[in-house]
Amino acid sequence: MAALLDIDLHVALHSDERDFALHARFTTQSMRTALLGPSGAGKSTVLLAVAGLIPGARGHVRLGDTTLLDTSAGVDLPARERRIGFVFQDYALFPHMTVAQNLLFGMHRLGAAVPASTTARIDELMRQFGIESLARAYPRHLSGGQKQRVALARALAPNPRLLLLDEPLSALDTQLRTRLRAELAQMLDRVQVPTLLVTHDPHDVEALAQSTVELDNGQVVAADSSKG
Ligand SMILES: Nc1ncnc2c1ncn2[C@@H]1O[C@H](COP(=O)(O)OP(=O)(O)OP(=O)(O)O)[C@@H](O)[C@H]1O
Repeated sequence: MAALLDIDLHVALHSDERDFALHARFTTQSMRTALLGPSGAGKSTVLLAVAGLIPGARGHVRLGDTTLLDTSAGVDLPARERRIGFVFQDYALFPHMTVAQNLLFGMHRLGAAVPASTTARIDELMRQFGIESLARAYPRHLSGGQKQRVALARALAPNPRLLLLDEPLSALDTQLRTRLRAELAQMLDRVQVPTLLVTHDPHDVEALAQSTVELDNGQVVAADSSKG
């Protein structure tokens, strides 16, 4: 049986100050896998490369029987065709768009008429995530927890085949973090989309992931699927 997620990525990053080489290889059968490791280990780079946001990434990314990248076979789907939902560390909501417009973005070409099915999907997600009363609010008026829900709903709106979460709770203070960790775990249980998440926090791993992959200096140094 094909692994739920099968990753073998080679990425070389160069800047004036430093070079960074990532060679990350792992497979997982878990619905939710946490990427761990010290700062600078390459965790965010793995997520960006899986999403197709790093030009020149080599190797392969397979999701079950679907190949998103296989440079030896000349396959390299552009980011928009990978159907991946991404929640960035600071949520990256579009500040000039309302909550509803943030959700619409990515499901719909700007300027074209919005089909009724898309509006229905957005309404359903806003209900599911308890943000319907915020439809016309702008991100600057949302609390940290509300932003997290909007970011997650936006990432899920186009029915992604994979969800990537880059330190989804790190922007929150400790109290809110504890509450939203439980809430996020419930939401992820409900949507059942394969998820790769980056975190530094063992509590996040405990609550959110069934397996872990640990990176250091661009390499996988440990993998543990004993949690599930
Ligand atoms: N454009 C670039 N040029 C050169 N090096 C880069 C570039 N972008 C990132 N890096 C380096 O790549 C390494 C991995 O970065 P990455 O953001 O993936 O780490 P991380 O494990 O997610 O770290 P953190 O936990 O601090 O977010 C870092 O050492 C970073 O300095």
